[in-house]
Amino acid sequence: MVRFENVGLRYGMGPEVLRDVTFGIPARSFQFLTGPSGAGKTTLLRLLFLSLRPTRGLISIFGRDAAKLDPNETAALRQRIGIVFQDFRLLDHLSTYENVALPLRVQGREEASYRAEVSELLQWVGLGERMHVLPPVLSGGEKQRAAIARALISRPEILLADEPTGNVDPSLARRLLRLFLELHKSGTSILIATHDIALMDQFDARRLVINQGRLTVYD
Ligand SMILES: Nc1ncnc2c1ncn2[C@@H]1O[C@H](COP(=O)(O)OP(=O)(O)OP(=O)(O)O)[C@@H](O)[C@H]1O
Repeated sequence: MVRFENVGLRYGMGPEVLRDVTFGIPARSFQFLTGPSGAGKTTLLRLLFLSLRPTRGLISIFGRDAAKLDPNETAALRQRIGIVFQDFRLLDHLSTYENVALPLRVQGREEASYRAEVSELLQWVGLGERMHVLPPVLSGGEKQRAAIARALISRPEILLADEPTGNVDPSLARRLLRLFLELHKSGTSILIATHDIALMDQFDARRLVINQGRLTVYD
């Protein structure tokens, strides 16, 4: 589904923060991405979400060369990818419900066809009571759960999540991991960037470890 060949990335004139990164994300796979702070995890996710272009090397996503996409093609491919940003990026003028429903609205679906689905997912992540409030009044952990629900709702082919359990307690983290596992069972490839060793130890998955910009895969 995704292939990186000798990918390098530098920001502006700075040093290379990713170096010779070669790996793939197979269909229906589950992997953790880990490594010390500043190692390049978020940068790698931004490349995968097509919001950064590599300085060198080749990235192929869904069989398309990422360097050759026009803005419309990039937008179309992004609809097939769910992402949970570290800083959530909820839209403050939309309710929690509307934020979560947004990917389905963008796909052109009628509200009547997804209302129950969105409510059910919000209940599952413990936001049933917070459905109609605006994000600025949510706590950090509530925002994180809303961001996860928004990334999952359209059952994307790939789900990318940057520290998705960073703001919740261990029992809620386990519950959220179950949600990712359910999505994985239904066919989505999952990549979770995390420092949370306890979370990784709960599930025997591939580990992609970045250190000083270099990536090693442990199958
Ligand atoms: N927009 C930017 N401009 C310049 N340098 C950047 C930019 N974003 C990140 N960097 C640098 O790139 C390197 C990798 O950063 P990145 O955020 O990818 O690491 P990370 O592994 O996600 O870290 P953390 O675990 O702390 O979130 C760091 O040295 C960081 O300072």
